[in-house]
Amino acid sequence: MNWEVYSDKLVTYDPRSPDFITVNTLFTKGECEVIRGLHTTLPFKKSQLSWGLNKDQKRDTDLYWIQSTEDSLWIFERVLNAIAHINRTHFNYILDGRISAFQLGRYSRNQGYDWHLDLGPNQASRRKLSLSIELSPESDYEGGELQFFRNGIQAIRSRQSLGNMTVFPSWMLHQVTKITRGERWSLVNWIEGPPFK
Ligand SMILES: O=C(O)CCC(=O)C(=O)O
Ligand SMILES: [Fe+2]
Repeated sequence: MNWEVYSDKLVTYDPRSPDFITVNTLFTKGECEVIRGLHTTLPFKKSQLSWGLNKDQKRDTDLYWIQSTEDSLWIFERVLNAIAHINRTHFNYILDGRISAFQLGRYSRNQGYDWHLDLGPNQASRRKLSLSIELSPESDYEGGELQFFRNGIQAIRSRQSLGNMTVFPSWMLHQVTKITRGERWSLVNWIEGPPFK
């Protein structure tokens, strides 16, 4: 199968993964450190959810929310520009031209987020594209893999290098495996839009 090749050197299309794509080094190492550091100024929220039929299925992440302020605007602009490009060249969804607060997440030992979709009822039903940015170098942790599920093939891993952004349709099943050593930080957001048609 042939995939179009785009001029933007940042975006690499993995022919085995037409449904999620990764942008290399959207943020530099230094920028990732700055973004991680924002948590010291933000209120902390522990996310621990159980849902569904299986009581073991759960999410356990330490969360902070980054609103758009004068100091954080550059993060919003960088991501929105990249998403606009990726959507134009790849997904072609009808999207709102805005993003809301970023979810800054920290996973420590034994924390993870079991298989789920980002689509949900009410406001979450408007989610169309999900994105996750790696704020920790891979050497900082073991486990903590962002994996996707496709047609019976579980566990297709994204390229989790520092500063990379993985973009995927919000209807795609994904998980973050439990951390077995160290700590992983990620920056997550969802681009909304009118209903699919
Ligand atoms: O931490 C990540 O990379 C993804 C987290 C996630 O799937 C979510 O918050 O919905
Ligand atoms: Fe998710």
